[in-house]
Amino acid sequence: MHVAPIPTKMTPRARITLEGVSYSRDGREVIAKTFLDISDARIGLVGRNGSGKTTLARILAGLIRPDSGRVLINGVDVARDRRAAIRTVGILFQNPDHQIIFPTVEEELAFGLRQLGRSKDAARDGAVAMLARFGKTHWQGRAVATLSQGQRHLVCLMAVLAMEPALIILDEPFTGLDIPTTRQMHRYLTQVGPSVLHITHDPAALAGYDRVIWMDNGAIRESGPAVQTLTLYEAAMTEADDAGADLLD
Ligand SMILES: Nc1ncnc2c1ncn2[C@@H]1O[C@H](COP(=O)(O)OP(=O)(O)OP(=O)(O)O)[C@@H](O)[C@H]1O
Repeated sequence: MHVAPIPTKMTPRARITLEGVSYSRDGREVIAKTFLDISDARIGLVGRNGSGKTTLARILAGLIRPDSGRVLINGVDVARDRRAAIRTVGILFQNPDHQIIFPTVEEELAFGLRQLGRSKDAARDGAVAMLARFGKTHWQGRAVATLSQGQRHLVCLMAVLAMEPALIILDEPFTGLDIPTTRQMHRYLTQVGPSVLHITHDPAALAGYDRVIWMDNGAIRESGPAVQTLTLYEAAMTEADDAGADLLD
């Protein structure tokens, strides 16, 4: 797959501020009271199954309202100001079928741009331009249902990128993608203007990132330079024996 190079935009790094954010469900503290104030271009988020990564991602995107505190992305209170939030934060879900709502690829890509107030023609042009970047213009009129899981994942990523938010949150963005597509996507993500927050179980995917955050049991255990956090995280994962596996939760 050929991905056209993107001119690097001098977009300021998104500022992510968590002011005492907490979230509980069914009597369980999913996110403990959390404070954070960071501005990095490439941020990784790691942690064991059930540690709260996806929940934190949805709170950061304003899709879940925390029980206490607030999230500001570039000063936008994402839970309360939804209009501003969709311009500011984009999120790519783990499962593309939870994201796609339109029957054709073009409609799916154009929808977000329409939400930003673009005219029908401008939204279509934006959709076609994004397809061209990924060498997928032939997908324009394609029924989403006829695409593979990995291809649908790519459609979701293109839809999020087309909206050019200040921050893109990616929850396991390479799920279901083959090796060359993953490589291209990785390359693409190192070039995009917006800040990226990337949730993954694969530390190797975060090589060269500015910061990695390690979530443990609903709390931030570590937030620092990628090498530092990943060294601590991988050592802890090596130590964790089978009895500590969180498969029953
Ligand atoms: N709406 C909810 N109701 C009850 N429990 C919830 C809810 N949302 C999340 N949880 C629980 O909170 C914990 C954190 O879930 P979350 O999906 O955020 O973890 P994760 O770190 O993304 O895990 P994984 O790596 O497996 O995707 C889990 O134990 C989950 O069952």
